[in-house]
Amino acid sequence: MTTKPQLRIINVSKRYANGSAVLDDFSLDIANDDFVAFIGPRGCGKSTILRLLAGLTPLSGGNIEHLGGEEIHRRTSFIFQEPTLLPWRTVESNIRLPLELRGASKDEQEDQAHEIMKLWELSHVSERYPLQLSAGMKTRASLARGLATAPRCLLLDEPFAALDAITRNKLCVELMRVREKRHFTACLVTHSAAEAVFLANRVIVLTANPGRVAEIIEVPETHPRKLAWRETNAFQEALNQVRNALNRVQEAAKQS
Ligand SMILES: Nc1ncnc2c1ncn2[C@@H]1O[C@H](COP(=O)(O)OP(=O)(O)OP(=O)(O)O)[C@@H](O)[C@H]1O
Repeated sequence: MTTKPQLRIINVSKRYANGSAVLDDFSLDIANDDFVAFIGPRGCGKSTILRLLAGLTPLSGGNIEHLGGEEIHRRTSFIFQEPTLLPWRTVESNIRLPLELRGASKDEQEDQAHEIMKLWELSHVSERYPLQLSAGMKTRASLARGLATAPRCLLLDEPFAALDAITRNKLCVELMRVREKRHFTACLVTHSAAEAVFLANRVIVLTANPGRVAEIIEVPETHPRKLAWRETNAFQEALNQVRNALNRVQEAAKQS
């Protein structure tokens, strides 16, 4: 990573009402060209980090600085595990929605929607409704909608978790292909160490109770990566590092 951080998470803590601290003293710099993956024990606060970055829930302490000067959540898109497409709107109309909400002109909506549908190979299903789509297509449409407003940062909360392995791998490759064209920072939450290593240039392993950065594993392979890379020793080595870090975190949690 050579670029200066786009996002600086500084000593952040998060406590929900009536609960103990989910995150405490959580600090991390995220660069413009970063693809970071958050992984850790169940309930350690991975999704909470994304919600804080998106401004969907308030900080209890600390600060999140966006060094570009603008508030991060204004240029951020959130992709959830369940594609939250509106069932009464077609694919194109769903993708136009965030542009509509921003007050974009009809021409701009159409241009952007068509461009992004082409990028995600959705043009042939533009007039279909979500119920008429396969799970993979729904996820594609959800990712396309998330990118319609050209966000600088894409927050991905287990977007592929409900998909079969083949579709999941395909969409990982597609996501990297699209990112080469759209150049956004990506923050992924996943339970899959293999998915984290395949997609991210840094895998952030979290502790539980409270969630903090335990270890950061660098994955130096350049983007976009091909599926065949998963068969290499370099991939296996990075995967072992992540799995070992996860084991250490689990062991430490048992002893505390
Ligand atoms: N809105 C909320 N109100 C109260 N508690 C919450 C809320 N959202 C999350 N929590 C609690 O905060 C903790 C962290 O939740 P979060 O979803 O961030 O963890 P996670 O690491 O993403 O979980 P998982 O691995 O299960 O996906 C959990 O104990 C959860 O029950």
